[in-house]
Amino acid sequence: MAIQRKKITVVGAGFTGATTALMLAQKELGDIVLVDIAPLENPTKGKALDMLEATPVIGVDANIIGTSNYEDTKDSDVVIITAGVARKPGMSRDDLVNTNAGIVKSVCESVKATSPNAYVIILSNPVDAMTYVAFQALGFPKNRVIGQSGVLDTARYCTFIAQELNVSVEDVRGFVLGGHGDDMVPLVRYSNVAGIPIEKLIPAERIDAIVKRARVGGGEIVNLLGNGSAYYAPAASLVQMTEAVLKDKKRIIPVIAYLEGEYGYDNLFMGVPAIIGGDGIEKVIELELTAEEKTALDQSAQSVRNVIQIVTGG
Ligand SMILES: NC(=O)c1ccc[n+]([C@@H]2O[C@H](COP(=O)([O-])OP(=O)(O)OC[C@H]3O[C@@H](n4cnc5c(N)ncnc54)[C@H](O)[C@@H]3O)[C@@H](O)[C@H]2O)c1
Ligand SMILES: O=C(O)C[C@H](O)C(=O)O
Repeated sequence: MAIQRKKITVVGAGFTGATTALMLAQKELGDIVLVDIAPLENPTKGKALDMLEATPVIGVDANIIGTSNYEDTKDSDVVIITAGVARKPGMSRDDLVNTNAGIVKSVCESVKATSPNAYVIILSNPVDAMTYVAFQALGFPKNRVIGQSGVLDTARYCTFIAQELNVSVEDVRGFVLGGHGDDMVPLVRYSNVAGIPIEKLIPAERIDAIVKRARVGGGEIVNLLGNGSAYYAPAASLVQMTEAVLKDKKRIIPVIAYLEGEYGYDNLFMGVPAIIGGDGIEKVIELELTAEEKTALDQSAQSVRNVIQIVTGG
């Protein structure tokens, strides 16, 4: 009998896409189809074959192929979109909007035709607006269109808290809400280490410094790399979201979700905590916010709206 594994397509075989494919295989989450544009078909096949040849060493069973043909992606359970250009030092994510909107739209048209039942996770930047573009192009229900920002932003924030206290990252919990820009909103009040509020452990001025560093965490890596943006932590974030869907984990994680009244926003994709399980975004969780937190979130929402307006012409 043929083995029935889950099928995961990763569109864009660059830094984030290839790293994601390898991490998916390492966790044995399913068979993987890595897709890039036709002129890059051979390198894409080469990356996939190289990863496949690592599987006996790692000790996992997963088929991995590279292609530029969406027929090979047919009936994927999850599609991850990393296609597009990355920023360089001196650029903001929003500078990528016009180029990446065209790429994400055309990718989504192919995904819609070949994997109409897939859960789609978007990474391409500016990711809140690109998730909106994907939602429109796919025409899928809102629970099946999920953007990645909050897992990564929260991971950076938690890394810095763990470093500050010299404790295990495993014990640090936090949330970052809002758009994936420099005005994202790390929620200090809801952050703790082994249940102890961070405000009891870290002086206020050090918490401020951690929040500021988390907000510009993507730029910090861009400046260090010099020619591209982060990919290890983004790939790990995509894998966590994919695992939550494929294993119906019902994890509470921050994702970019379509908001219809939640937090007072309508017709907007933005980062909020949600239950992620076998049916994608199963529920957006609404936290009670202070006036100061809500003002910060409003500012972030307005930044996202400004970028969405560029792509919708609205
Ligand atoms: N949301 C986040 O947290 C987050 C994190 C990291 C990167 N990103 C974004 O993800 C995107 C990819 O980053 P990267 O570092 O992998 O870039 P990269 O340049 O290494 O890879 C992008 C790949 O997309 C491919 N591509 C372009 N058009 C395509 C199309 N129509 N179909 C299929 N593939 C296509 C390119 O050929 C390239 O291989 C960027 O927009 C980056 O800003 C977002
Ligand atoms: O910063 C970027 O441009 C890439 C990504 O959004 C990140 O936060 O690492």
